[in-house]
Amino acid sequence: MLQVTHLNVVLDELVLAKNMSFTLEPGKVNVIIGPNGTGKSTLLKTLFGDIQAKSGEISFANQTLQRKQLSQWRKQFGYMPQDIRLDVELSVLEVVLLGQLNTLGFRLDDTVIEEALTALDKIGLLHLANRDVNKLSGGQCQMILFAQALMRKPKILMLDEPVSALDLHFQHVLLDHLDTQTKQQDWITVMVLHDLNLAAQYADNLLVLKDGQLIASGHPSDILNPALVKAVYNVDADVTKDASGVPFVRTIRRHTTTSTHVENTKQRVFNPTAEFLI
Ligand SMILES: Nc1ncnc2c1ncn2[C@@H]1O[C@H](COP(=O)(O)OP(=O)(O)OP(=O)(O)O)[C@@H](O)[C@H]1O
Repeated sequence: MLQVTHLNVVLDELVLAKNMSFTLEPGKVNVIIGPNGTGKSTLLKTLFGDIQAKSGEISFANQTLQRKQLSQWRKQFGYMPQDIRLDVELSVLEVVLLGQLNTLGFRLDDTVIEEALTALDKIGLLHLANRDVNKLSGGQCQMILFAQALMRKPKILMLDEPVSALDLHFQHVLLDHLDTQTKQQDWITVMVLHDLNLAAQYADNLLVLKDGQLIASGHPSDILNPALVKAVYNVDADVTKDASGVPFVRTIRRHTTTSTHVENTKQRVFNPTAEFLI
């Protein structure tokens, strides 16, 4: 289990995690949702050790995240960040192989190459293996980075908006593959998604962030409802369930706009004389 306890993150006086506690279990797909700028990427970077928390504890398998053992900590992670630009002169196969950088030697083992080719085949991109990555489309880059993250064989796999550049077909290819691998390999998978209906279909556990706070968590069918959508996004929505109980969110167009998001951001400024302003 990955355990987060009383996590507080403050960057440039902005409160990005406020007394956050949660547990992520192996074999489960955890999906983080929430408005722009609410701290979703910051939370992933904090779990990875890229951003230092103000206070709180992050632990996994009897190990607690500590600055002095960062490289050891990170070996357990596969991390696919939000930025999908690949401005390097490498082939697709080479980029996928970089997922195994920790174990690669001077001579490449045939089985490692075979594994990388199989990873590409499974996501339908074997035909790109010899292409230059810097000549790929944004969506193709995103899929290649996904294959690279899988090659790491992580215990904890983190993906930041992994389907943001993908068409409908590849959204489901990536998410189906992710779901299958998570369950087969007993990974802890945690990803950020903006599409509530994809989140509803693929999450075993939904973490709902707003203004740096975890305001709800649980199975989508238990927590996704019109009141939550309104509270988080200030958008009206109908939420129905299909035959298997998966929620479907239909948003309702509104004809006026409000500045609620801007107001919320103002309230999050950290005051060093008080614990938190909110
Ligand atoms: N290193 C940093 N120093 C200062 N502020 C930061 C830093 N990283 C992020 N921020 C700020 O923290 C806020 C939250 O950023 P973050 O990327 O975590 O949001 P997010 O929820 O992932 O947003 P989005 O959905 O738009 O990707 C933003 O206002 C951002 O500018």
